[in-house]
Amino acid sequence: MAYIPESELIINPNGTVYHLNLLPEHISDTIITLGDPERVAKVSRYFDEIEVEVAKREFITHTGYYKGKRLTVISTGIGTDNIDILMNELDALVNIDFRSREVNEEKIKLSIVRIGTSGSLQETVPLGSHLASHTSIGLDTLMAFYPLEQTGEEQSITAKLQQELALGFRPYCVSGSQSLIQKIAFDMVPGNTLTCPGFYAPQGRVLRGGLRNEQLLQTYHNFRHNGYMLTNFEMETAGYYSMGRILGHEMLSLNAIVANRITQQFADNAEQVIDDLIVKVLDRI
Ligand SMILES: O=P(O)(O)O[C@H]1O[C@H](CO)[C@@H](O)[C@H]1O
Ligand SMILES: O=c1cc[nH]c(=O)[nH]1
Repeated sequence: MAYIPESELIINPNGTVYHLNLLPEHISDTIITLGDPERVAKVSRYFDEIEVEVAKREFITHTGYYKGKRLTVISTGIGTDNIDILMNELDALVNIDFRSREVNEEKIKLSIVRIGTSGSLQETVPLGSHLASHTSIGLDTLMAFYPLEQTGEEQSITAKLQQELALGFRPYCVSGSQSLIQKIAFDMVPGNTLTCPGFYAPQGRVLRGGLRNEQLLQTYHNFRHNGYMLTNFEMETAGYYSMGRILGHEMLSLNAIVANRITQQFADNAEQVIDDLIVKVLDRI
């Protein structure tokens, strides 16, 4: 097995991994992730016992027990660049030996469930819905740097979207874990989630900065390919699904729909919609 040098896998003087500040024994193989660092305590307040509390930058981690099951909850901050860090470091914690700096022969498969907020792209996905991302399309460039394998159908969807948006790069499309969908999201709205590299112009929002493509939101809304349509957008899911495929982990992204961009509404009970999703996930995970 190849030795991974000190500059590639950075281990802090106390033995923790560089950004997450965690030791291998700090995490469960079942993980809930959240964008908002303040949302971590909103999950762990339901735990019977909290065993680990670690904080560094936007990565806040609590590990504890919910009804006897050991769970880790961790925040990521916003964007797929953070998902690159999170997924590589979580994978290193379970699949790389920190002493020998070699990849373990036997791999551990993590189950990772994102609980996030999201904006709807269709009238038929109303405010307050809980939507499970069956697939996700990334409009960010993270996958320009990894050897992601995609099916022919995934490639034809993104080729069409690239053409309709007149983008100078090819988006990427990946699916979530069927087993996690069946276990946790069986009664949620099934969706195809667009992961954007920004909250404003990439999601068609205009304050003072303007938009290069004034039809952007309508193009997302109207996009169709062999029955495939986009249902919602946010800023991490495609990063999770692609890194999960590359590293061999089970991934599911769940979305509390707090905005509807077509009807131009924002939920006045957003916190309740998120809390209901948290409780649902804790009871099913
Ligand atoms: O609620 P979270 O998980 O942060 O998710 C969504 O909310 C943030 C933008 O407000 C982005 O991170 C987007 O993906
Ligand atoms: O509209 C929205 C709402 C939440 N998160 C997003 O990224 N977009």
